[in-house]
Amino acid sequence: MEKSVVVKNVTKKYKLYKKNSDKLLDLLLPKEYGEEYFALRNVSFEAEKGDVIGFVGINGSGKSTLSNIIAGIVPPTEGTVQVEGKSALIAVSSGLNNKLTGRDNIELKMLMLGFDKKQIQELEPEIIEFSELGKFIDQPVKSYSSGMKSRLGFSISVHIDPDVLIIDEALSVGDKNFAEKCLDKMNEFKAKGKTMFFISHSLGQMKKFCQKAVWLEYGELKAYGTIEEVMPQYEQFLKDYKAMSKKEQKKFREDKMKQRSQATV
Ligand SMILES: Nc1ncnc2c1ncn2[C@@H]1O[C@H](COP(=O)(O)OP(=O)(O)OP(=O)(O)O)[C@@H](O)[C@H]1O
Repeated sequence: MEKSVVVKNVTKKYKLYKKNSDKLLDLLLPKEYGEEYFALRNVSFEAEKGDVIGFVGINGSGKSTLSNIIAGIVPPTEGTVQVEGKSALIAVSSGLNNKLTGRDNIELKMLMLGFDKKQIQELEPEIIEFSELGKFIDQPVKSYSSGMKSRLGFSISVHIDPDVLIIDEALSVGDKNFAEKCLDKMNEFKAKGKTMFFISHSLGQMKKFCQKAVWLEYGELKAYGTIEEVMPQYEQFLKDYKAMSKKEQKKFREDKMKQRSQATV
């Protein structure tokens, strides 16, 4: 099988500060201020061309950070990501410029991806139609609802025909009809043998759509395998977690937080 995405020893660290002033002091004395926090730690896996992979994990486990790194929006602190071809991310806040109109955003994004004027002119009407934004397309994006932003982001991303498509919770906003239209588009991509990463809080959607799953737990790769292998383990974890008392859950989260952060001093 042909490799499509290779994620190798990817770590993403952020710095957390106790006070705002520490942020400034950190610029002068980086070793002494701020606490390092691992959004992702040493994550490695490979996706083959045509894989549809779900990212699962409870809130804050690093799913969006990993999506942004694969899409090339956020650089990893350590490690590498190799992507064969073009990647596109669809997320609720997917890099649209709020000050520009919807139409300008389409043009800007396409120019940045190397499309020429003629190709943009050809594709633009289709993108606008799919987005169902009507006359709002000439209004600034800051006046859009989250559903409208998501529709525009989704429409641009699927029409630029990426080799790797990453869908981060984009189906959870907006109405049911649009979500169904998006699922149809995603199935078209699937049929074309494109690689897709999918994040959804709906485990049902995940099981229906994905063949493989990456389970992230507090920034670390807990499991990677077929959906049949990983989902039962993840669901068991959720069950055990829910069965804990509030106090036990708190302790579990605190212990994981401790493992995840390390003071620089
Ligand atoms: N820019 C940032 N600065 C500091 N910490 C960040 C930043 N972005 C993400 N994090 C932290 O990294 C961790 C992973 O966040 P991420 O959004 O990737 O998780 P997630 O699994 O997508 O969560 P959710 O399911 O809630 O969307 C979180 O603890 C988050 O607070």
